[in-house]
Amino acid sequence: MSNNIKVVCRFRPQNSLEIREGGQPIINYDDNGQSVKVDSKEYPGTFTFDRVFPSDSKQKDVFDYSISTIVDDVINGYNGTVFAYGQTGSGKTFTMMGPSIDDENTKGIIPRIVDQIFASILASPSTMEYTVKVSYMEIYMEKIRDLLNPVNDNLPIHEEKNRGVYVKGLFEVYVSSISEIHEVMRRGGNSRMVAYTNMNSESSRSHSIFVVTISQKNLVDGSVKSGKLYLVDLAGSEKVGKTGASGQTLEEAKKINKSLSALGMVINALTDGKSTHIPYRDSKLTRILQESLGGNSRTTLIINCSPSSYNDAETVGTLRFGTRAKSIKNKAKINQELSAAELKILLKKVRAEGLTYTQYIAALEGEVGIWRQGGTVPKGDWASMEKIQAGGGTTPISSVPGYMTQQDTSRPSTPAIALELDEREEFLKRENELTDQIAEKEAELLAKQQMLDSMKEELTYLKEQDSSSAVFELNDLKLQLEKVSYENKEGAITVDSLREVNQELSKDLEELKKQLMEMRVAQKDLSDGDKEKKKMEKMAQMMADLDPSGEISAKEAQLRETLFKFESPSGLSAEETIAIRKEIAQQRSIIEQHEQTIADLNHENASLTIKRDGLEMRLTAAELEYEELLDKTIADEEANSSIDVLETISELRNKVEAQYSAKRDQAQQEIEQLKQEVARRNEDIQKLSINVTELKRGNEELKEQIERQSHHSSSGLWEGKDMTERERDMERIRKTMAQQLADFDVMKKALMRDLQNRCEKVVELEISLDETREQYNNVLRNSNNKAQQKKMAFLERNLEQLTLVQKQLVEQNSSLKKEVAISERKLVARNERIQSLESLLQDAQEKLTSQNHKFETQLQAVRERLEQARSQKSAANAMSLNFGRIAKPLRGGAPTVDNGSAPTDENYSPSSPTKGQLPDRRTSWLGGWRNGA
Ligand SMILES: Nc1ncnc2c1ncn2[C@@H]1O[C@H](COP(=O)(O)OP(=O)(O)OP(=O)(O)O)[C@@H](O)[C@H]1O
Repeated sequence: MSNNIKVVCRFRPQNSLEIREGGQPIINYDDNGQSVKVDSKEYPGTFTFDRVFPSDSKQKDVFDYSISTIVDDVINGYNGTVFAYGQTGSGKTFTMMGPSIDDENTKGIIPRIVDQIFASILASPSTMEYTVKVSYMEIYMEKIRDLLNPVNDNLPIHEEKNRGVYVKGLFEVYVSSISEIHEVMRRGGNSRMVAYTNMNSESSRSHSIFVVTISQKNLVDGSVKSGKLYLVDLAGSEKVGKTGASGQTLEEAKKINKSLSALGMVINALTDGKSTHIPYRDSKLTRILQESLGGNSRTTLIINCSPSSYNDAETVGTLRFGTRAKSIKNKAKINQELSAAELKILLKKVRAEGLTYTQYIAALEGEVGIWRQGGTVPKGDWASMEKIQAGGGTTPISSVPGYMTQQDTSRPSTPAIALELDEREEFLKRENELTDQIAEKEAELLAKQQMLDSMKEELTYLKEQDSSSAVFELNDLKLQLEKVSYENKEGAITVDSLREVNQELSKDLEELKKQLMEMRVAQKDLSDGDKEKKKMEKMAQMMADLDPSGEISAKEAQLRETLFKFESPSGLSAEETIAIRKEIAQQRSIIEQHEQTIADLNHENASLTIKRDGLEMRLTAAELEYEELLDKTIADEEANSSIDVLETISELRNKVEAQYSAKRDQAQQEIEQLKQEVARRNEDIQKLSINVTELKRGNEELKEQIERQSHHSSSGLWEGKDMTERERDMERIRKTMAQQLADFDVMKKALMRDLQNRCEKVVELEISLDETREQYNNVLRNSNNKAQQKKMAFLERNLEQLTLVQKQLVEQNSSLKKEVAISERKLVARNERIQSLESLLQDAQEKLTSQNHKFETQLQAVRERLEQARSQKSAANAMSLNFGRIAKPLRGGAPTVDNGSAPTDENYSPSSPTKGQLPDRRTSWLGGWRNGA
């Protein structure tokens, strides 16, 4: 029997948001209670349903009209479905479950259904035995989650030939009382996914499905029926802009809208009359509701709407959905297993039917035989089923009430694919296997996702740590910046000091150049003439030293006078002559001594000359050595210019000065030796002068004697001697004397020449010594100058480089200064930012620490509770098994009814036994409270 889906429409009152947004009621209810007119400018329309419930409708009214019959159907073995559809916040949960399941007025459809189920069982005959089991699930983010065992959050959907579509592994609880079923509802309801949205403070983010399976056994004939009731509270369709969904809520909204649109597609396919394929498998929702839509189910759809103009588009959309769904046709059948008597009748009928078919086949074969033999059979004689049946055949077995063929017993499948039975079984088996695999893979995926999430968290944590390490780095950078600016300042100071040193050195260089120029000028002034003049002066001085008072010359004059006297006619006396002779002998010996002295002097002079030559050679060697040393040192210095220049220069200067001082000391010693030699020579000259003085004195004495002799001769010497002899003697003496005088003269001249030569040599030696000294000093100065010049050249090069570097540094410094100024400003800003961030961080860390602490304590508490729960779970499981796992048959409490049909609402009195409890029923099952009473 096909039956349409019952669609009722319920409007809730305008909510505060709609009023706040200026929404106006736009629904006009028809008096017949079935039509509504939407007074919307954009979406006007009139819609008709099985029933329309205005905003002020009571929960009881909705239940009584739309649901109570379904409960009876389920108890009678039909499948039933009630589902609420509508925009988010339109009152689906309010309608299905109600604000409180314990409140008699506000409790929703599901608690009322439960009440009615138990009331019906209570009212049924005692020959009927019932088991009631419930399960509660939600489809969240396109995954089936067991609300009674939320650990199972991705259960697969299976389909089997006899069971139809079912959720594999879903926890099913046997209940024997209303309180037990309420407990199950509460437990499941607490596990539901809800969230705050702009449209609803407790918006369901999942489709919830509460399933009640009622099995009944007729204890008289053994027949068994089972009905399954699906109570579905769909998640609300929503416009994310209105609900303000974001993040997880947005993701949920997307999934919700997707599965609702799949539901819409299924309804479209079922109602357009053209579709050969119904896309049940497009979503978990439509797959589970497969039997409720176009299948074996008595289905009621409650569409929940807002009456406000604020939601007119959504309301009209919902109303259109309801209108379409209204034309869906289901084929609800009783899920029944036949009793033995029924099966016997059925067998009898099957046999009769078999006979009929055999007769029909025989008639057909006879007719075919005639046709094959070329004969003809008139149309009126053609074999037909009707004729056979009219001739006493049985009616077809399919017409037996309650019988379902194998094909019929199977749940609605996708009609487009016509499969052989075996193929279909194979297909379903394979599909189930694949569904299991998908579920496993999804579980794996979820585990991976969780791992990914934890890794992401770790990454975020590490990033946060990185940001804190960035603060450290920033501090490091600040320190480095300070260090760089400090080094920069130091560099600038070094450059300034180098510049000062450079200026000083430049001044020194200028002075040295000046001195050099002066020296060169002075050297030029010391011309040959000056040198000669000096020599002459020295010679004159020396000669004056040798004959300071002109004694030798005087002596010479005296001698000449004496000789003149000899030559004169008066002549000299014999005594005078003897005395003169003696004197002359003495003078000769003195002259010999002088000659000896002069020879000694010559000898010394020669040794002095040799020494001077040696000194000059050593000086030259020293100069060469010095220059080599200097060149080498400067080359080394240039090579090691990276070393601190000033330090190296000062070291070099010290080294060179040390070498020079050693050389100077050596030269000084040699000069001292030379001076000593000169002193010795002066002493000799002094001695010579003394000798000359003695000679002078002797000459004086000789002169006196000659005078005395001349005086004696004038007083009468002539009387005692022979004049001729005397004349001869005198002549001889005169000649001798003349000869001696000539000899003396020659000797004197030679002596004087020799002396002069020697003096010249001495003077030359002295001058040479002076020159040497001067040269030495010059060399020293020049050496110093050269070294200094080289040093200066080196320093100048360094200075140039340094100046260049300094320029670059200055440029860099100025650009750095600019950058530093900018950076400083930025730094100040950043510092402020950092400070504020640090304080924020500090606060956040403190908060985090306290939260962490709280969280840890909470976690600890949760762990403890979890442990407790786990330990209790086994007990609880055992307990829930007590009322959930083990089937508790409930026997009907009403008088036995022959036809076994369910009691009507009229003969049910909910007040008869304790409401919602069936303790007595179990008693009746054990022995029957009615019978026992
Ligand atoms: N008929 C009604 N009378 C009074 N209040 C109602 C009615 N229907 C709904 N409400 C109120 O409107 C709000 C939203 O209702 P409900 O949660 O049932 O909406 P919903 O359709 O289930 O929303 P969602 O799809 O977001 O879960 C609730 O506060 C509920 O109490």
